Amino acid sequence: MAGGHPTLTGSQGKVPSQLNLASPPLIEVRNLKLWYQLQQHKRRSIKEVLLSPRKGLAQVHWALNGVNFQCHEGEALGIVGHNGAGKSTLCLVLAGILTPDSGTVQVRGEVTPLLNFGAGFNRELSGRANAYLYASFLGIPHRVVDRRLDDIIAFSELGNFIDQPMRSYSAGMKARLGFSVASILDPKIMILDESLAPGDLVFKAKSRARMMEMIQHSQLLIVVSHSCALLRQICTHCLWLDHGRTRLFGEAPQVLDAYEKAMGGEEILDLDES
Ligand SMILES: Nc1ncnc2c1ncn2[C@@H]1O[C@H](COP(=O)(O)OP(=O)(O)OP(=O)(O)O)[C@@H](O)[C@H]1O
Repeated sequence: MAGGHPTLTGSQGKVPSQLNLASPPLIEVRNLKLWYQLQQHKRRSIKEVLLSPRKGLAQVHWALNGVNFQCHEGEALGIVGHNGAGKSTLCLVLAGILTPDSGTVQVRGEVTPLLNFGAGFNRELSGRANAYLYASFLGIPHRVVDRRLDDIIAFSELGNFIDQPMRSYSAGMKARLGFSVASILDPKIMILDESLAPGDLVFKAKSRARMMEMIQHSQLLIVVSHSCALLRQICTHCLWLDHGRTRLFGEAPQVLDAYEKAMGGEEILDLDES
């Protein structure tokens, strides 16, 4: 994995100015903003509506409110931030699932988001049939699944359960099958939520190892994790989100040092590694 570009910037969402790289960035995000409409729980009386007609009409929450960064081929970007900082929302924007309300997002290349292993499983179908279903959801052709099905089943450790209807699966079993299907991908730009490495500790270790292999083969990795230790291991750069804004973006060690310091010097929660 290449990397080591001198991109440390100050906070408040400034895009690095000293980048001098030959190829254009694979991802370029400038002043990205996105809001969610909040549910109006309380019914307003006619009097309240007449007194302040606009109040409550546009109850919005700015999940992203000024995000700036860029990534080049060969880099691995870690995204950190408190719960609700906007990490998942940013990944959904990069994957093209959500559209920004303002700012620009340029992505040069196909993005494979591994954010929810097993989304779209059908409870009544067998694990085997669901493997095909989920593969098509990820854009993996039928013939590739035909070729790799034995590997998928072996990796998932589901044994004879593979022909049972999915309603008989535990959440862990579903996640294992989902990850096993996704693991045959060879993505160029990969976005993954590391906390989704599924299963018990042994399977988690195995799926993390597989993720590492996929990272080696991808052109660009974007990973959301609460484990600074893991991010130090695999990332060249990090983006620290704070209430929807870029708090700091730059080389991984500097950003993670600053993030951990701000969090009181604690290793950010990673129960799996304790
Ligand atoms: N569908 C939604 N409708 C309304 N608000 C939402 C929705 N999804 C997320 N939010 C809000 O947007 C903000 C950003 O959420 P997001 O899930 O992106 O944060 P996160 O950094 O991924 O959090 P976590 O670390 O807890 O997973 C949060 O305040 C969250 O409550």
